[in-house]
Amino acid sequence: MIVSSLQMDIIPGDPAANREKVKKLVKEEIEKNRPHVIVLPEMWTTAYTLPELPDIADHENSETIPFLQQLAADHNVHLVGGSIAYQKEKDMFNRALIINQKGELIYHYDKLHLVPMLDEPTYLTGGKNKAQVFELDGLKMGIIICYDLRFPELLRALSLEGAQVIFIVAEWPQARTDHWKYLQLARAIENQVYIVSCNRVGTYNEVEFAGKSMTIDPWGNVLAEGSQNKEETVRAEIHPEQVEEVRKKVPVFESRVPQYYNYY
Ligand SMILES: O=C(O)CCC(=O)C(=O)O
Repeated sequence: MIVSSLQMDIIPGDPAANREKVKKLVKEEIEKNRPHVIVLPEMWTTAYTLPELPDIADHENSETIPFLQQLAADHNVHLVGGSIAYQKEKDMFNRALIINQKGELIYHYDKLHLVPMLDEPTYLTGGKNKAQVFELDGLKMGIIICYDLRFPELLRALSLEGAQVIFIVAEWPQARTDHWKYLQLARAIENQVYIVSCNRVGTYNEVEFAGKSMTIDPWGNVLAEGSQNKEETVRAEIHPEQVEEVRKKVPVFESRVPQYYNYY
């Protein structure tokens, strides 16, 4: 399975312009490399224009979800559609979208951990549902959003549910690039899963973003890594049987003694 992360800059507060940009980038990537899965970054329609979100966020009758469904079906590609600001009644969620190659929205996930450093709790509502595992082409997968990476319990829970691949969509700042990189490596190694991340580049509100989207295999090898400042596609091939091979070599899941842990 070839997976391509579109490490892109985001036009602040302009969903229509960002949709046009994504349409073009997806078409180019399909024509050049024919991946099976394309991944977009966090909040890619709006960026972190939090005070403006009530005017520009998606909702039940808005355009972004049908746009992604059409795009996936037109190109016969699975879309890990990053996340978007999504208004449901009084709640504004940071919502990740998974759309299969037939154009079906098969799963959505609302960011569970809101970021105090970005004032997210003032503007957004944290997810109200447990994170679930979904399937694409028979592979079990999970998705988390940016700050969620700091919560190993969440990725462990997805791995215990059977996830072989965990996607991370992000707007991770450059000031904490080392955390971004080493936490991803740790999560891949400790859970013996593939990690596929898509982080934005560019600057908004004087925050520069880290790029460095990564694909890491279950042994902790970095298969692909984006550069820091450049829009580019970060692409790698995933071999699901590697998850089992690594888990046989180092049987972490068999060695667990959850009855002696204070939680789970
Ligand atoms: O945890 C961090 O350092 C960055 C988190 C973040 O920027 C986000 O969740 O959007």
